[in-house]
Amino acid sequence: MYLDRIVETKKSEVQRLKETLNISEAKQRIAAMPPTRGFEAALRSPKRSGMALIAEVKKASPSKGLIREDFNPVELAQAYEAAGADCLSVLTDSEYFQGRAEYLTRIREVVKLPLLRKDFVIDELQIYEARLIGADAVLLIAAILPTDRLRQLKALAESIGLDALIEVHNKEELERVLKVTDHGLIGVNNRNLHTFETSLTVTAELATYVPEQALLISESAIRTAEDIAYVGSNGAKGVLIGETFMRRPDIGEAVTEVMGAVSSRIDTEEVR
Ligand SMILES: O=C(O)c1ccccc1NCC(=O)[C@H](O)[C@H](O)COP(=O)(O)O
Repeated sequence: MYLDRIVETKKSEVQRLKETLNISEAKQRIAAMPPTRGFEAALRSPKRSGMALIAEVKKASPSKGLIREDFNPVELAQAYEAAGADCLSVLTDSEYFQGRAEYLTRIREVVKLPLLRKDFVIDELQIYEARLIGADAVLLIAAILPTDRLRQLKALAESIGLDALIEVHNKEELERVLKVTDHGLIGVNNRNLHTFETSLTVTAELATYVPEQALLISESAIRTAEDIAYVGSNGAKGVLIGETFMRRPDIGEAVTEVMGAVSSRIDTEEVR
């Protein structure tokens, strides 16, 4: 499957990274860095009551190809911040998403929001690298990590101040994740990584198994205020949205359209 290809690419990238970064040097540099910005904390106190927003800086994807031609990551991040996003997700994978680690670093310099490094983490060194380039959180994808590895990488991330968003696509992955943690950030990705098909019912189906103390983030294929109301009424406390915003010339207008009306609707309906 496509994910296997991505993992093979990541193995080569990790080998190359090992030539330029060693763990003891990384630890020394991290010790001298300012603290991270509290990614999970920002999502637990969202600007729009009822639904937190992680807005994604995403140029391209395996399923859609090029999404946004006119792509200035810093300007996009500033537009998201001005529009009231709680956190940002920045794709740093270059091969499949046309992202770059330096995009995250440049965004960090001008935007105050906590940043997720969105990549395919398989090795400790990528977690150290995430902290060094300015991330506040990393994505850990259950589909590519055995349970023990997930546990180790999550512990490492937390030990250097990073929050972990742990992503699942199905019940089997969620059950493994719940052996590692019953709290923190659990992302349910609505995209089937075998077929790339998307359905928001994935969030609804898995939400019933996510413990109340965990923060459920619904990821992928969220396009409208109605979609947010749907995942919100099914237990999502946050959403991660990329393509919907990236396809719109005016990011601020798009965020207001998708999130603005919804938060008041969710407030009115008193969804938990
Ligand atoms: O987006 C893809 O095509 C994709 C393919 C294979 C693995 C991961 C993929 N996407 C990563 C993501 O999780 C999304 O970028 C994120 O959830 C935002 O999704 P969307 O709002 O649909 O852009």
